[in-house]
Amino acid sequence: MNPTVAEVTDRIIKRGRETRSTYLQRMNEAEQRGPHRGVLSCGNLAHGFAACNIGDKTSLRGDAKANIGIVSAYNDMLSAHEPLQHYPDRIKEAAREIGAVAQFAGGVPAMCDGVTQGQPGMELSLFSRDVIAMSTAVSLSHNMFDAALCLGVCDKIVPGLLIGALTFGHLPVIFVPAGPMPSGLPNKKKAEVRQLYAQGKIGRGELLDAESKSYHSPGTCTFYGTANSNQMLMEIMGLHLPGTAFVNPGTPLRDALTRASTVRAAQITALGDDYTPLYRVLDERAVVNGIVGLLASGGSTNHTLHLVAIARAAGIQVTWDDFHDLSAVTPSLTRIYPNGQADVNHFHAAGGMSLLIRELLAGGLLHGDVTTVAGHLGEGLHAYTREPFLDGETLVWREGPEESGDPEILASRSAPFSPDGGLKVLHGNLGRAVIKTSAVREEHRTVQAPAMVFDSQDQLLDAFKSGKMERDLVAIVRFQGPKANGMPELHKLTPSLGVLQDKGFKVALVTDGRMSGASGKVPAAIHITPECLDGGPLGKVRDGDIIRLDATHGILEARVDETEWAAREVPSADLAAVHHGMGRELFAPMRTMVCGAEQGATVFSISD
Ligand SMILES: O=C(O)[C@H](O)[C@@H](O)[C@H](O)[C@H](O)COP(=O)(O)O
Ligand code: SF4
Repeated sequence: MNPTVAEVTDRIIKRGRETRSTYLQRMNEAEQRGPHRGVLSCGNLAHGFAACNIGDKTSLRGDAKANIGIVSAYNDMLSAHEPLQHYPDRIKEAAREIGAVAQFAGGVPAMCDGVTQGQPGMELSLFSRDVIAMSTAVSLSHNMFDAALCLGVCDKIVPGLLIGALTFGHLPVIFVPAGPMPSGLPNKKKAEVRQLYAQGKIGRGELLDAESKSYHSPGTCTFYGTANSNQMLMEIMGLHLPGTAFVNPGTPLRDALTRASTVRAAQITALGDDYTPLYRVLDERAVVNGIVGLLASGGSTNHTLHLVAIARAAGIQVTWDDFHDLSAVTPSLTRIYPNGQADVNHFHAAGGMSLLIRELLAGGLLHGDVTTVAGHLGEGLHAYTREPFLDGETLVWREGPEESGDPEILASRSAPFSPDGGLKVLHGNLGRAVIKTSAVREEHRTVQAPAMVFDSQDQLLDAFKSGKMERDLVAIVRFQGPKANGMPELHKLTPSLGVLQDKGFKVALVTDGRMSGASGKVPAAIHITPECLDGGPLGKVRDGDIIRLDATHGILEARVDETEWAAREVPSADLAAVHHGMGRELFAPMRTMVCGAEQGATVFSISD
């Protein structure tokens, strides 16, 4: 085992010893109270199966037959979730075939960050993760279930489903995705067309044509953003069946995996002899495996929030220094857009998750001795070096490739794209921030330039359109933290800042807001904590201050005379205009309760 991975794991275990022990005690108590529908009154139970057919009713009257609760994030707004609409019927059919039952326990809301990117709706996006967690709990609180299947893929949905399911950690839980859409217009070409539009060189018609060729059918968008980082995480944390992450929707293999996930869920309930509750799968080693997988694959910066919040829900305490220290020893093994030209379909074809896990296990960078939902397919994480295929109609697993099909997309640990994972924590007199450098060219990783201060992304775009940004600059977009306006992604700024960078200007973005997992080429110091509304020093920066962002040495600072800097006040902000409209008025309690970015920007507290 790599000594740093071992040391970080130990310190996470030590840091969370008390909260983890409280969590486990609660889960053990819940486990003892099972089988769960057995504690319901006749009235409760009759309500619970009133709408079932006679076969399911008969199965549910006793407590010997497994009942699987389906929690689904289906809607037509996310191309990644559209295929899920047909899953419940297939799951119910697969359950009945093995003498079990499946019931649709509840639906959870799901926001497409692509539809809301740059729009007011994006200011609900991060909070929607915790709403999804609560909705998952509402669904499972019927307490009719011996296991759960979570159907979801995208950004805040998988983290929300997992946080919610962790409050039912005594249940076995398997995640069931729909897979990526087939490759369309290459993501890099899409980004180039956007920059032409940002410069006024093409019209909306040409832009929409390009966007529609990139995002063209059901399935997850093919860039390596937060959604596909989620799929990687569910695999490497042992919450998918092996090889589930990147099989395309509407294929026989996809359907077979959905059915096999159903069968597996029924096999690992407390009613059988292979009981595998979620709380045993999601432990400190699984969280460290998740962070290592995120770093090795150049995954989304949003997981410096979501993985922290997920860990907290399991009583585990993770800090950005854990990410930072693991990044220093985790080689970068993939180049998937925005970290390269390839997309997740190309990554999957080059060897995908089975080869990535094989390489990281062989490098002593992953804990192999973990509990997963696929214990029947192999010991611990070693089951995940296997990949599924159809032998006629039969789903089987075989060892995945030992060599990459394309070392330009998926490298071996002996010849990585970079010796480190490209995620850094930045320190200085502006607070703590994270930056992902895996998509930033070496020559752009240090920027020292005058600040241009904005209180919204639209203000920045107006300045760009009026030609006021044609110079070296550090764009400060402040009052974008969770308490201020829900910590939106500011990915809409990427094309404009990319144009300035391509013109040869030294450009960087510094904000207490977020960027998309799909953001890349422009250096961005994000998630600054404390946020401006909490008195964070980022609020003190004025136009013209010299700002230094040095991703190599982890520095982010305003080079202002110390006495002057100490004398400056953080200005107050009039945010009334962004606290109404598009439902934002309903989220005031969450803006008040939400904790800081480094604690996961969540409204839930570990000590609850
Ligand atoms: O974190 C992420 O991965 C993003 O939120 C992603 O889900 C979002 O949809 C982007 O906005 C898509 O990229 P474009 O906006 O460039 O299409
Ligand atoms: S990846 Fe992003 S844009 Fe694509 S469906 Fe998911 S949330 Fe929407």
